[in-house]
Amino acid sequence: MSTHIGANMGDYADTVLLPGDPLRAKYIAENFLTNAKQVNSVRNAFGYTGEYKGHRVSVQGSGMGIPSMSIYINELVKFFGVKTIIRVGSCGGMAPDVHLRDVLLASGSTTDSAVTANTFGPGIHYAPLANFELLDTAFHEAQKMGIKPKVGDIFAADRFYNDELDMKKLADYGVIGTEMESAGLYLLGAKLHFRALSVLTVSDLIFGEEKTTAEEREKTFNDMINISLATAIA
Ligand SMILES: Nc1nc(Cl)c2ncn([C@@H]3O[C@H](CO)[C@@H](O)[C@H]3O)c2n1
Repeated sequence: MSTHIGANMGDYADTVLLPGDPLRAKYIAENFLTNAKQVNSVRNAFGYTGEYKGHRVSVQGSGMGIPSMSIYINELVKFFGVKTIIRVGSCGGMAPDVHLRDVLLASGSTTDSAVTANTFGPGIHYAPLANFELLDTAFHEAQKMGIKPKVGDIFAADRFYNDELDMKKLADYGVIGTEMESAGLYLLGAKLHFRALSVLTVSDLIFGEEKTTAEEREKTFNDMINISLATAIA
């Protein structure tokens, strides 16, 4: 076991779906995997391993924000040998053609996170990018399902409540959505040499009033889950 994950070597599959919400991890395990076994419950950061269409897949809750997620990613990769991590999460839509429940694929992730700034020091503004093979696969698996994901830059914010930020300017420069993890996932993918991708569902609209309920955010994002699982086993 590692510091924050009470599992044994071999308990996690090479590929892990990583929702922020541990209850979404439970939902995925119970509704999409067969022979699913809980492999972690430390701090209620539920983790499960099961099968999807004959392939071994795990799902692990990461918590909200890059600091929490980074703990789980470091341990999944360094202690449990995970090779591919697909974040399945919610985000706020920021582009005119992005609507509630749309699926977004983060090709890159602009951020205000201290984690990326502290990695390179002043003057370097690193570009966290998705693994292209996963991105390409997810896009085409989605199309096979009749879903056309929007692909673009996702702003990973250190804070959920950040009204000091000029989100309109970010949108004007092409940012299509905001959440709190993708930049850290991609930075760590590059550092620790695992494949990384964020597959997101729009749960809120930054410049609009519409929102999905907490229940919807937990249960109705099946398109994102189906795309991520198809990508995981491709
Ligand atoms: N900043 C931010 N803003 C909006 Cl509009 C969000 N919609 C969903 N999330 C995600 O959901 C959690 C916050 O509710 C975080 O894990 C974050 O990744 C959002 N995070």
